[in-house]
Parts: sequence; C-alpha cells; structure tokens
Amino acid sequence: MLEQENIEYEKAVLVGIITQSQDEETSTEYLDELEFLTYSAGGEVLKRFTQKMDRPDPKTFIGSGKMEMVRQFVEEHEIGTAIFDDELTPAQQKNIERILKCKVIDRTYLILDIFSQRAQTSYARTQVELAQYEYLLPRLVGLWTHLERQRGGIGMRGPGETEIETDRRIVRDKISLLKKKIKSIDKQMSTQRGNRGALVRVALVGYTNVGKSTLMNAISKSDVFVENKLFATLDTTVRKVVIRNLPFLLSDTVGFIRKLPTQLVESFKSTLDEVREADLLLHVVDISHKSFEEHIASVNKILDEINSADKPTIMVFNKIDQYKAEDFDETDLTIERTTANYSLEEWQKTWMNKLGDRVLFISALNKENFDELRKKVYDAVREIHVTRFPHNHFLYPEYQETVE
Ligand SMILES: Nc1nc2c(ncn2[C@@H]2O[C@H](COP(=O)(O)OP(=O)(O)OP(=O)(O)O)[C@@H](O)[C@H]2O)c(=O)[nH]1
Ligand SMILES: [Mg+2]
Repeated sequence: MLEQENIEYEKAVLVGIITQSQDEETSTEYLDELEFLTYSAGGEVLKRFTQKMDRPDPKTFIGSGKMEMVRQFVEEHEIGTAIFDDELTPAQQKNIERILKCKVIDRTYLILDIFSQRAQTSYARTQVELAQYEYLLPRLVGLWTHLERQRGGIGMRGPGETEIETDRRIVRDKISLLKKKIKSIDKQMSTQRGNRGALVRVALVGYTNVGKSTLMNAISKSDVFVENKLFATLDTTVRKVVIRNLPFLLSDTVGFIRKLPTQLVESFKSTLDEVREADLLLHVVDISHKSFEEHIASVNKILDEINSADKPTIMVFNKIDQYKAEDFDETDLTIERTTANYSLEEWQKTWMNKLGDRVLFISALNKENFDELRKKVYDAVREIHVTRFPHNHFLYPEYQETVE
C-alpha cells in the first residue's frame, strides 16, 4: 500500500490560495517554505499558482479556470507532481488527479515523504511508517478509485464496500502492530534514559534548519549530520558535555515546522520525550530568517502540545553572521519603517528585552559569542544541579570564579 504511494518526482508545481485570513504576504511565505520542503524531498519547483478566493472550492480546491491553467502547464512541461499547500480532502485529491493527470499531494504528505527518506534507524522508520498509515486510513476510499481507473471502467465492477473494509482492516492491523513495536522500543529507551543517572539534561529545540545540529557539534565536538535542507535530523543524539567542571547531557533532535502533521507529532511523541524530560531547553532561532517570529510561535505551540512550555529556557538567536536589516530610505515618505529594518541592537530592545538575561545572540557556524553561551548555559545548568545535589554546591562555584 505504501509502496504504491511512493513518489519519485523531479518536476513539480505548487498551488496555494490567498484568502482573507491568509494574505498575499503570508501565502508567499508559506509557498517559499513549501518550495524548500519540495527541494528537501528531491523535487524542483517550475511554477507556483495562486488564486484569491474566499474559501477553497470543496471539489477541486481552486477554481476551474485556474485549474485549467495548471493542467496546461502540467501537460506542457511534463510535471510529475502538483503540491498543494493545504491539506486536501480525499475527494478533492481524487478530483484534481483526474483533471491534472499527475500525482497530487499536499503539504502533510510531502513532510511525511521527507521524513520517510530521512529516517535512519529502525525506530525512526517505525514512527514514520505509523504516521503514514494513519494519514492513509481515512483516504483509503480515494486510493481504491486509483485502482478502479487502472483496471479500466467498462464492464468492470468497482471495488465493493467489502474490499475497502478489508483494506481498512489490513491498515488498522498494521497500525496496531507498529504501535506495539514502538511501545517495546520505548521501554528500552526509557530504561536507557533512566540509566543516564541524575545528570542535568539540556535539549536543543527549534524550527527546522535553524542550526541545532551545528550548535550541537560545536558545543559537544560530536559529528551530527548538518545540511541546508529541512529535517536533516530525525533521530535524537545525546552527548555528555562538560563546561568547566560541570557535566550535563545535551540532546539534539527533530526540528519543528508550522502545520506539522498531527500524525507526526503523535508518532514522534517518544522522540520528543527527550524534550519532555529535559531540565533546560535551548530554543534555537534563525534570526536571519524573515519569519523567525512566526517560527518561535510555532515552536512554542508544539512545546505546549507536549507539555513542555514551562521549562526553563534560554532563547538562542543564531546565524547573527547572516542577519541583515533591510535598507530603509528615510527620505521616502510613502514607506513605513518595519521590523525588517531593525538592527540587531534594536531587536534586543523589543519583546526580547523582556526575556531577561536568558537570551543569547550567536553564530554557531563561526562560533561567535561562545564565551557568553558557555557562561549562560553553565549558570543555568548549575542552578538546576545545585537544587538536585545541595551538598555539591561548593563543587560548582559561580562561572566567574571558575578557572579554565
Ligand atoms: N550563516 C550561518 N549558517 C548556519 C549557522 N548555523 C547553522 N547554519 C547552517 O544552517 C543550515 C542548517 O543547519 P543544521 O545544523 O542542520 O540545522 P538543524 O536545526 O539541525 O536542522 P534540522 O535538523 O533540519 O531541524 C546548515 O546549512 C548550516 O551550515 C550560523 O550560525 N550561520
Ligand atoms: Mg539537525
């Protein structure tokens, strides 16, 4: 079933809509991200199609005129895949495929596809597979229609309800099997986590591609895979790190994204246990990305979903080497100055100021401002450490008093 849905494509088009709640700028941002996702999955975007509408068309998502333009382009350029930014209903997907005569997928499916390409360990693979089957289950009716088409219609009875039911049952069985498998690996992992003793646990969290693994490698001298693609990391890496004489555990894990498929949050619950069981979070932000504030909001929302929003957190604004404020022309009275024109110093005086001293501006790539990073992490870990081992207090003096 999953093999059948496997996609190998290169040429793709993107389709999105502009609504009242999703203006042109937001839509562009979403499509930028969708294009990056497509690239991460191994695809190339030849064209984007957008349409202004009050609400998506229940049958074909976009209107029929626009759809005809997409169809012509698809035919002319031999496009293999049309990617829609929003989740399509099974019926919409079926209708659109019939018109475009190419593969039609949505953002959720694309993310699932990247995850399944990236999953290295059997644990990650099991989690992705579970998410894929859960995505598939409500769509089985649609899938059967593909078969119907392949068989050719005339004189052929379409698959009956019983066959769809059988198919659903197979998928449901598969889901419960995968859940069992995950449960048993979970047990092992939680024992392993338990064996790590009472060391303070620090977790790197953040939007995908912000530089978590780069920072992990820089701090812990480890060799985690880094790439300028979305979701480079799926599996969790844990390293013991010592700053001055204070040891703690640092973990790097999967990045977050907005509109993260619920199936994925659900199936990656155990991977996210590393975050849930952390004593301290380093929330890494790519401050050079123009949507970094939305990224923070998405990450906070997911942290909230896994009950980790209240943990002690240091906000780490990364990629300062790449940060560039947009030029502002003071003489042009028609434009207003916006946050895009802020310098880093100005940013620090905004809501960031309210975060107190738990804020850092670094470049993980150039190891810029790492002294301050070490100091802040040391102080925060120490604070947790001494409440856990009060008798150890004297071992870990204030950072200033320690010597390298
Ligand atoms: N300019 C600049 N690039 C950086 C910096 N830190 C990381 N990068 C680049 O950003 C890209 C993503 O880095 P990763 O460390 O893989 O990011 P990640 O957060 O682990 O990403 P996922 O695992 O996909 O969630 C890579 O191309 C890095 O080289 C930085 O401080 N400055
Ligand atoms: Mg990573």
